[in-house]
Amino acid sequence: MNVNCLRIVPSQPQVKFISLFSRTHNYSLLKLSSSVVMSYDKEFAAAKKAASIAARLCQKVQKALLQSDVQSKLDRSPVTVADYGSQALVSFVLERELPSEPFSIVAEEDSKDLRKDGAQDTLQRITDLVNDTISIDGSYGSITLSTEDVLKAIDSGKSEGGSHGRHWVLDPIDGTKGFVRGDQYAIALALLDEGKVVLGVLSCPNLPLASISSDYQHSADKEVGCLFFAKIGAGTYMQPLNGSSPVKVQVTAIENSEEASFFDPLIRNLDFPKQKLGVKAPPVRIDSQAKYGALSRGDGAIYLRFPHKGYREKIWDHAAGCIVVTEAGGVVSDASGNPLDFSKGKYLDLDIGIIVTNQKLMPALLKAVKESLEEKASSL
Ligand SMILES: Nc1ncnc2c1ncn2[C@@H]1O[C@H](COP(=O)(O)O)[C@@H](OP(=O)(O)O)[C@H]1O
Ligand SMILES: [Mg+2]
Repeated sequence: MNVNCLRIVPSQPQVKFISLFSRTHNYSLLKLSSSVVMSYDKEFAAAKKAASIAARLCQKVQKALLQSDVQSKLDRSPVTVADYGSQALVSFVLERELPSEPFSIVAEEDSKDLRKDGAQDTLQRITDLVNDTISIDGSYGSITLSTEDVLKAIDSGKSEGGSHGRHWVLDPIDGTKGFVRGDQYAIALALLDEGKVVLGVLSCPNLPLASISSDYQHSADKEVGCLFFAKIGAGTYMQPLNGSSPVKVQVTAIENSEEASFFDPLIRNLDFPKQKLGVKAPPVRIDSQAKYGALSRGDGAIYLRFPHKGYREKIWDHAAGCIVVTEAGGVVSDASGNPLDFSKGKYLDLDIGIIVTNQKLMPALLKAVKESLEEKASSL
C-alpha cells in the first residue's frame, strides 16, 4: 500500500483513530491508543513561532555576512554562528511553549566544537545573537540566556529519534551554501509521533511570496519571506514572514509531463527521467527545502533527488518538506513509490533517491525513473 500521509479522523470520545490515508487506495484505520484525538494545535503553534523567531536570527546574520567583504564570505564562521543560534532558539522556544511535554529533538548540530578551547568568542557571539533575538521578539520578558544555557539548548538536539514517542526534527539552516551566497535556505522543523510526521514548518526567509516559476523574473512582486506549515489532515498554508494572513496552497494540477518543470537540486542527480518525459519547461534551481515549499504552491512540478551511492539522507533534510508537500496534495516517495520512513532514527535509510510530484504525474515519473535506473545499471 502506498501510504503518503496520516490523517486524523474525528472519532468517538475516548478513542483515538488515525487514518492511514492512501492516495491510491481507500482508507484504512489504525487504532493507536485509547486516548483522545490528537490535534497537535499547541505543538503546531509552538513550531511556527520557533521557526519564525529563528528566521529573524538567520536574516540578521545573513545580512551582516553579505555586507562584509569577500574575504569574510569565504569564512564559515557566520554560518556556524547562525546554525547554532537557530538551533538554540528553536530548542528554547519549544521548551518554553510546551513545558509539560517530554522533550526530544533530532537536529543537525551539537555543541562539541563550541566546548573546545578557542571557541569562547564564537559561543559568546551566538549567545548575544540568541539573547538579542529573544529580546526583540518580546514574548519571554527579560530572560537572558548564559553561554551554558545556549550549549544546553543546542544539545537538546542530540536525540536519535525512532518509531516510539514524539520527536522534533530540526535542520536549523538547511541549504548552508545558499545561505552563504545570499540565496535560498530554510529553517525546517517537523514533529514525529510514533515514527510518522504529523506536522511540519518551513521558514524560507528569502523565498519570494510570488511564484518562482520561470516567469518569476517578470513578476512585479519581489517581496520575500515565506512560512509554510502543514498538519496532518489540515492542508498546507503559506504565510508571509511579516505576519500577514496565511493562504492555503496546492501543488500544481499539471498532467502533461512535457509542461512539468523540475526543481533541480544542486547535488549530483539523475537526469535521464527528464529526457524520457520529454520535459520542455525550464528547471527551477534553488537550494534547500525551500524546493518543497515552492513545489507545494505549484511553482514547479517535480523534484528528484538522487545523490551519489553511499550518501545517507538525514531525516531533518526531508521531514518538514515531506508533510508540506503531501498536505498540499502532492506525493513524496522513494524510487519504488514507497513513502519515506522517518521511524528509523536519524537516517532515512533509502536504497535510492527521492521523488516528489503531484498525483497525476507520479505514475509516469516512477516509470521514467525505473527505466532510467535500469538503463544506467545495464550500461555499467
Ligand atoms: N553529496 C550530497 N548528496 C546529497 N545531499 C547532500 C550532499 N551533501 C550535502 N547534502 C545535503 O543536502 C542539503 C542541501 O540540499 P540542496 O542541495 O537541496 O540545497 C544539505 O543540507 P545542509 O545545507 O543543511 O547541510 C546536506 O544535508
Ligand atoms: Mg540540511
